[in-house]
Amino acid sequence: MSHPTLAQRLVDALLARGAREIFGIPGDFALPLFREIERDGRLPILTLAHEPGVGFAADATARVRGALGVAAVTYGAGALNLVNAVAGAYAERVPLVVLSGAPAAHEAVSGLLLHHQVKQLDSQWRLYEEITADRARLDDLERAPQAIARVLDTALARSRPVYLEIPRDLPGQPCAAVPAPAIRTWDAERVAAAADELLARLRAARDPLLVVGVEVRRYGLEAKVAELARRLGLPVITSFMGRGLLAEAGIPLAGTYLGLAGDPELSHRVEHSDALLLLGVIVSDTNFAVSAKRIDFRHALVAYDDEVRVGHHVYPELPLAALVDALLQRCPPQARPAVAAPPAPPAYPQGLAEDDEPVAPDDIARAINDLFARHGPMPIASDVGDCLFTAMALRPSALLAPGYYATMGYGVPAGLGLQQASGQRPLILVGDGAFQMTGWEIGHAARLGLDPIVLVFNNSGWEMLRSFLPEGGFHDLGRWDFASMAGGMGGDGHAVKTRAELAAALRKALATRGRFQLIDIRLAPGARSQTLQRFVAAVKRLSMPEPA
Ligand SMILES: Cc1ncc(Cc2c([C@H](C)O)sc(CCOP(=O)(O)OP(=O)(O)O)c2C)c(N)n1
Ligand SMILES: [Mg+2]
Repeated sequence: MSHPTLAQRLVDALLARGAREIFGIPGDFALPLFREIERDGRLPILTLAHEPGVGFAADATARVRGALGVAAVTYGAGALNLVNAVAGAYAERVPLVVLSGAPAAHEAVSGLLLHHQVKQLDSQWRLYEEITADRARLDDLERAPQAIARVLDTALARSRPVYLEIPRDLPGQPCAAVPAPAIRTWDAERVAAAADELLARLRAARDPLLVVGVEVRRYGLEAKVAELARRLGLPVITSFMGRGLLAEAGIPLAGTYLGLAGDPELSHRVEHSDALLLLGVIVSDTNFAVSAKRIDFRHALVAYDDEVRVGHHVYPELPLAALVDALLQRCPPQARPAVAAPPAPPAYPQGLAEDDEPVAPDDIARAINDLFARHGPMPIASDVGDCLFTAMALRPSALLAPGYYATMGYGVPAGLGLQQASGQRPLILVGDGAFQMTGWEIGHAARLGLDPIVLVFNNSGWEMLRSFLPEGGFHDLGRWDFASMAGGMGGDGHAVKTRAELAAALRKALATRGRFQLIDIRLAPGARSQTLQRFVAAVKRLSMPEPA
């Protein structure tokens, strides 16, 4: 029996921390790693066309499972192509593991400049420091097991990307076992003090509200947070980025906070609450910039990134999971504190008129809500653009989207990762501009056994930007015929202009399995969702100085 190799030990450690596949593109510096992982056979390698797609797909698997997602690339051109997706994972708290091939030790001292090398041989190593929570170069087989364990445990504890660099002469070398996943510890007394102070504030409040954000999903806390909301009788609101959270938790969601771009009554309540509990919410401009009344976070109750702030009190090194458990322990199921009735759940647009009127973005929301009402919700991967604003009008369902880092190109690859990780057929919402970036990854769906339904918001341009700067002459992209291209990539294309055609195409797409479906929605240039229009109006209003 041969001794387990570095690659096998790495696979052991990734499996033990929830990884179930690797998305990747090899290169000569990574071929030995790919070969050893393929020989091992426990983590399938799913290849795509371009490293941004590899990163977005792996990111999506991590978001779906609340575990490690893995992207494997070659040194230089591959790993640097991946940077934007890793940066997005860092910003949005995703435990993405980057495995990069690298030159062998003897090559590094050859005195030659190596292909794929940038400035120095360790330029890539230094670049990745800025977009990861930890990293290790596995160039010493004695220290590799501890390094792998430390880096992968950091990815899970901090819910951030990490980086492992593997010289190409080592994947097949014998290596000792990697320690099991570390069990997180924390100061129980500190957790108790934070929980007591939070509850005292909530119970004394006139209108306590709970806003949930991405960390609730990343740390697998949706069911517990839903139970906590139930026991505390707290209305649950999602942040813009947290849209889709608790969708399957069986509690009435009061809606998504969008400030001036959202439901006025809900926004007013959030902005005037005297005990706003933010659990796992990124306090960012996309979540809170368009507030009519600036929320004073000094008086909010904020639990984010291993810290709890209650007014000016700060409790450091306090994992969200520990806080939620402590709060649940203090709120037995029978407690039913009386709080103001939750705001009525928002009315979701539905009942699409199947007529010959041209499709507008809000018609797409109606058509999807009708579909969800008939067949139940489907998970959604959305790109950036008006498709994401349109998604705010959809009935609750699991939603993956780069709502804070806001990179385009996420939607289609993330939809592939979403279906790979969940086994559920997803809807993918993507604009024509974003599809031109990474939409072509859909051509791999058939080979990977995936069949998403892609809705392309084809408005012939960068409409979201045009809404910010109408006079720009650089927003036009021309009208691409995506429907015609679908067949050549192993799917079915449906070109639709009218609302009746949209409804028919959705029904046909839903009924067709085993081939991706691409619904190419020909929107009139300038057509925008209500939410985007309100968002732009709010940004303009807030950026204009109040008249003296
Ligand atoms: C990788 C990348 N490049 C550029 C941008 C800037 C940008 C937007 C954000 C503001 O940064 S929204 C947008 C236009 C999107 O066009 P499309 O996909 O067709 O969607 P729609 O027409 O619905 O807007 C761009 C170019 C971005 N977010 N991500
Ligand atoms: Mg567009």
